[in-house]
Amino acid sequence: MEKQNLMSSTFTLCLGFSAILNLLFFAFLLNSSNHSSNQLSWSRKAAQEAEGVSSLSCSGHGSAHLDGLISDGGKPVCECNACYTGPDCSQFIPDCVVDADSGNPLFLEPFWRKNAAKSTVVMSGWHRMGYEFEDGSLISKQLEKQIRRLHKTVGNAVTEGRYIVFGAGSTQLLNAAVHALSSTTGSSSPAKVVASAPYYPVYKSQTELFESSKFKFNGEAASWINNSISTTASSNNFIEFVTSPNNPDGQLNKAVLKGDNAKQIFDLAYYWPHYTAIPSPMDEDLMIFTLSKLTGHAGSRFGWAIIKDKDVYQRMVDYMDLNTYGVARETQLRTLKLLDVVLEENGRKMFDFGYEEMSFRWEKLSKILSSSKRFSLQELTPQQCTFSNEVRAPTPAFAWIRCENDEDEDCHAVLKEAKIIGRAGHVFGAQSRYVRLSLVNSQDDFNLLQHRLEMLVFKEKMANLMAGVSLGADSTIKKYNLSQPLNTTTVRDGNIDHHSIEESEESSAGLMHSTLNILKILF
Ligand SMILES: Cc1ncc(COP(=O)(O)O)c(C=O)c1O
Repeated sequence: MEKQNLMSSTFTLCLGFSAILNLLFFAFLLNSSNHSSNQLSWSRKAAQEAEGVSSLSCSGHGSAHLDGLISDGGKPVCECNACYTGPDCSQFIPDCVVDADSGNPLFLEPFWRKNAAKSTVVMSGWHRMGYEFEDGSLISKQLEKQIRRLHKTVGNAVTEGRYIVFGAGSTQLLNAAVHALSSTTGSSSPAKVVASAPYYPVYKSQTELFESSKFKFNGEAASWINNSISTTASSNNFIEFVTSPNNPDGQLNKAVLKGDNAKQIFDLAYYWPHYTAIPSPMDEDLMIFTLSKLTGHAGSRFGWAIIKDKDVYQRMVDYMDLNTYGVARETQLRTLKLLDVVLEENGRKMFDFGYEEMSFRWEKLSKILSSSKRFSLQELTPQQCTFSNEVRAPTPAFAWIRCENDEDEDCHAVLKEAKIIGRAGHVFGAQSRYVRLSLVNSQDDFNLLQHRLEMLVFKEKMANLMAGVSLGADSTIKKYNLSQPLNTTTVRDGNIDHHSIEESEESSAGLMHSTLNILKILF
């Protein structure tokens, strides 16, 4: 009995002891978790401030920013997307003009909002205050490594054994490259800087701004073909800008000028899987990329050049040293953080998101314009993409529209009349019959562009039908004066559905038919 009592009291003692141990253990856990959240001392206020501003409701048509305007009451103010207004951006401005001019790649903003936690950067007040990194350089070695990894993952450029220079956006690198290549010619006359129309207008305007005894903008590349082949004409040295895919028409351009006295700057701003199939890695002497079009962070001003030749690399580094002394360390840190996210799941997450969105936009636009005879779109062909391992349909960043009617010589003005602002063809060294419409802007911009284009094509159909009706009503005219089958447009469930009808004769049946079609459109 005594033995039994002893056993039971030992058991109770053990139980009590274990309960106390457990309690102590939980108290320790609780304390240590409190302690770790307490460790967020100086960053906590900043995080609260950032989340406070971003939680402000701007009705999905705008956003507030830490460095944006503050109301009289000390509250941040919503910055509304184009065509929206009001304190919370909820009011649509019905007659507003849609901006399809700017190449702001805001189509990627929803991706970054979805990946807010991973892409946010916390920066202390003392983050890299000095001019140089600890190794004396101006570039983050970690970021350089990440850029090489990115190209290997995407398979769009060879970086092994190449040098890399950072720039304040690719804009700064374009002229750094012209400077570096023109210094190597050893010629007494300035190198001729050329491009193939339609070309990105900054090549011309920037080269003209910085023109020197070493280089000068000389227009169209094709007009110099015969001179570039001859290696004896040492006064003819060429620097050709090659843009692939091209801004504005999305073509995968190749160099036009060949020969020892022709050097190329490959601007590969759009050579990423959301804008084009990637047929193979580019392996050119000088290639330029930009964060602006890769992740959409145009405001961060970050670009990089990949260079084969050490002397050319050194001259670009010298240019950067004397021009800005490198790229802001804040920008380099942000880029590093963004690329960490881009590289997740072997790049599939961001590039798939971007591709889906661009592909949707291109399909929509193509469908709207396919029934128009007045406007045509550039032709792009599907290609095998080594990144996605499939044949991919085109997904260009811009629509390059041609006004087909003789009287529509100024295509920009035609679209402006329809409340669409594009970029005129002559800005790209092309005819004014062309206009560029941006497809990379915000969802709001694209929705409105789509709507305005639908209305424009709808009016075209109406005008065609009216012409058909009035011609049919005229008994002196034997046939409809239209050589093509007449296209008609009907509106179903808010979507425009296009189909074509066979041409009818000038009979009353034909007249009835056309009138019925107009009525169908109207009601
Ligand atoms: C072909 C091309 N190159 C370069 C740039 C300049 O980009 P960044 O923002 O890097 O200066 C642009 C911008 O639109 C572009 O379209």
